[in-house]
Amino acid sequence: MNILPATHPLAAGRTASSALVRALQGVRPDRLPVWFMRQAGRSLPEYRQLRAGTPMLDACLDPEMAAEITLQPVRRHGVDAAIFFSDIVIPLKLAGVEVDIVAGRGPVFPRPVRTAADVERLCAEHPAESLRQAIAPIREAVQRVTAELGATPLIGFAGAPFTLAAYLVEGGPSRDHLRARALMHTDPEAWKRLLAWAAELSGVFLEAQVSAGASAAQLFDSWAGSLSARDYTAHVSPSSMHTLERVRQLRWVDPASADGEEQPVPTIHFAVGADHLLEDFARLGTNALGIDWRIPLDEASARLGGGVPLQGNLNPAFLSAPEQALEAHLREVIQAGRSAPAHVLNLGHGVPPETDPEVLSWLVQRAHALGNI
Ligand SMILES: O=C(O)CCc1c2[nH]c(c1CC(=O)O)Cc1[nH]c(c(CC(=O)O)c1CCC(=O)O)Cc1[nH]c(c(CC(=O)O)c1CCC(=O)O)Cc1[nH]c(c(CCC(=O)O)c1CC(=O)O)C2
Repeated sequence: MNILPATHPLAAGRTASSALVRALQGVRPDRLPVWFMRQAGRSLPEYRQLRAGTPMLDACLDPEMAAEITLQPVRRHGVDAAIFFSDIVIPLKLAGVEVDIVAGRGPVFPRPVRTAADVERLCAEHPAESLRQAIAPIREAVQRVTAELGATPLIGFAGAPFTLAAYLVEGGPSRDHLRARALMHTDPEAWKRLLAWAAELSGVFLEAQVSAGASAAQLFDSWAGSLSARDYTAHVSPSSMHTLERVRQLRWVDPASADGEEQPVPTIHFAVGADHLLEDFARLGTNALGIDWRIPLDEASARLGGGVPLQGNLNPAFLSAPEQALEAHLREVIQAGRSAPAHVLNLGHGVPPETDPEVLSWLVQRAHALGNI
């Protein structure tokens, strides 16, 4: 059990945990917490200006720039949480894996991992220890952010092992991840070793963000939707569990708590197009589940027995709709979120790059105004 350092914002003198943390712990706060996946980034002119000429991965590894980019949407929109500006491939990059992010395409791996020998080489050449040795810029960036955030919590994040492994096997973005899903069955031992490697790297990456000051942690399994429930439970969820365990072992003591009880840092799991895996995600034991836009929150909550805090799930397609339509959708989502023990308002997926930032600022204000309907 690792007790977070006294310098951790949640422990260092902040007596009341934030609306976000309370909601993730299943206590409905008096203010509806709202933040947006991908709130930092291309939708903001100040991001495009600051990042001009700096490659994406360099920006993520420059503590001053990563911290400033993380803070931009918090200043502009007044969201109730920051999410660390990084990417799911950063732990792999820091461990020395050859990867780049191609604008308009996404992460690209020049040396895809296709065979047992490729997996062995990857694990031998890029052990988690290599990541631990190179993690300093991430810790420094998180410390810079939390020093400026004050009472607003920072959410750390990592990619889930399956999504990372799928990128590595496919070599880049893919629609159905067929090569990755094939390796799972043609060489289960190689697949298991690859997932264990990815799980450890994501675990180290998440743990570093949390121990440096992040108040919550989100695991993104963006591509899990391509898996059958059988394959997910047999070949994937144990590795996601391993990643999450690295964070769950961290504890903090809220100075306001009468009994000085150690508390775990709250965790969130998010996947896209994976409604059929909802109950399996709940078995991961995260505090909350992020739901994409395809399933109403009240339906998700009913399937989960009404006991799981939910995050989401505005449909990004409404961000370019007339204000009246967007408000009606916002009201629907807030109302549906009342079926869960607590609700964190978010989009059902990341902010589309072409989004008008004024719309996001307006959403935050309306959500705070309507939050108790
Ligand atoms: O070109 C740029 O300026 C950087 C684009 C950018 C990347 N990561 C980024 C940003 C900031 C932003 O979204 O504007 C920065 C980024 N990537 C991510 C996050 C966490 C979050 O979504 O809030 C964040 C930080 C968001 C924040 O701090 O607000 C996580 C991420 N990267 C990625 C994935 C997996 C996936 O989406 O397939 C995921 C999981 C979340 C998701 O499903 O959206 C991989 C990735 N990284 C990246 C891309 C975009 C490539 C492109 O279309 O140009 C892509 C693929 C994609 O988004 O389709 C690069």
